[in-house]
Amino acid sequence: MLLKKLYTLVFLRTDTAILLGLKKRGFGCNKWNGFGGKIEPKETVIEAALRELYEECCVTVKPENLQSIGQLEFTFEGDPMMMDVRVFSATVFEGTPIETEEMNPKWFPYDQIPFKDMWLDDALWFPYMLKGQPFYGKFHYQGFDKILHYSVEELDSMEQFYLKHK
Ligand SMILES: COc1nc(N)nc2c1ncn2[C@H]1C[C@H](O)[C@@H](COP(=O)(O)OP(=O)(O)OP(=O)(O)O)O1
Repeated sequence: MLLKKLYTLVFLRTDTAILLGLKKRGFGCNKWNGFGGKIEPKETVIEAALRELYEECCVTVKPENLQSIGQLEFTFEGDPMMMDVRVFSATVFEGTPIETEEMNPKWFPYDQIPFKDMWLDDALWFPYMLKGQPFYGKFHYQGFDKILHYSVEELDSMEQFYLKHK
């Protein structure tokens, strides 16, 4: 039986660049990624996304400015736990990103996203996120450096997707 754990992943964007953080510890250490983490008991997904964003780079976003843009499911060969990652983007935010214990943030122009220093899956779903296309991706890894199989599907909207997948 597959167990499931919920995570958030938030990307701040401007017209010309995307904010990534270099993870300094734990899962995905030394990879560039969005900001996020586990959802605490009694927290909503949105509350968790905003909390993790603030904890990891000291930027605040109002809930109404957080756009749900994708869902990612990651499984790893031999591990019964599925990571269910809710992906968000925001273009309206307050504060200047600063380095924290967990992340070192940096703005990357869209043509300089450092895919070779990111999770392998990112190159496969970023194009959807960058064009604002809602998506649903599933990735099955062997270890952390090989994807055995995957799919990425375009969605009409995240709201409709979550109504069907409650
Ligand atoms: C496997 O592929 C992945 N790709 C991408 N782009 N992001 C991923 C992948 N797997 C997990 N993630 C994301 C999901 C979360 O945003 C983080 C992992 O969260 P973390 O384990 O750091 O959770 P925290 O609650 O912050 O953990 P601690 O405070 O206990 O360190 O990576």
